[in-house]
Amino acid sequence: MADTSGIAIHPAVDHGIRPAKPDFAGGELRCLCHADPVRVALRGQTAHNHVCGCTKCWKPEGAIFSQVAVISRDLVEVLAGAEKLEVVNRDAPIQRHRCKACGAHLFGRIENSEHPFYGLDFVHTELSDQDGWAAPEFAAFVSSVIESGVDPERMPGIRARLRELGLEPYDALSPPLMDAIATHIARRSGALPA
Ligand SMILES: N[C@@H](CCC(=O)N[C@@H](CSCO)C(=O)NCC(=O)O)C(=O)O
Ligand SMILES: [Zn+2]
Ligand SMILES: [Zn+2]
Repeated sequence: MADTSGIAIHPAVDHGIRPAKPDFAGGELRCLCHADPVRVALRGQTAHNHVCGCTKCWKPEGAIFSQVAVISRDLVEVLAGAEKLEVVNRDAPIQRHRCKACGAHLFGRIENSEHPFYGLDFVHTELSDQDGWAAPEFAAFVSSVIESGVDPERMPGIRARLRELGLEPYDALSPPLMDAIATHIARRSGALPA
């Protein structure tokens, strides 16, 4: 049995996962700047919240994973500090908009209308004071934490800790999301009816 003590996955899950509130209507994200923070309104509940081990998603200091969810891009609006935002990598499928001053990612947007997740923005609801956001449901891109420098020998402990938290570990996205991506591709290629 792997030793799971002292493994910090992410602050939003390490001390128990807070449940979503029914009928939660959204809230506001703020970057980590004390003065003039970037403020972004999310005008609805998020979906498919998960912890992600990939090297691209923004992680708070000391965390091995990020926590990231999606929301319709129509429900996302920058309220303040737009001039502080920059896109991390314009060539990436997800264009992550981060605060130039503190580094926090406020939203990740897909601009390619052929992408399976076009229309959804990626957001980190830990940047909100509100309680009631969708709870993380699984762990994605778990093996990718090694790409950030995690010792491969720690992986059995990390996967055991994720399972303890009820976050099933996957080395890509969860099976329903991978099925949605494959269905999108098959409809475009004609392998399935459009
Ligand atoms: N091993 C790579 C994986 C990076 C990756 O594919 N990340 C996914 C998931 S991010 C949210 O769950 C992805 O869709 N990336 C698209 C993008 O980053 O634009 C690594 O760790 O870097
Ligand atoms: Zn900031
Ligand atoms: Zn990621």
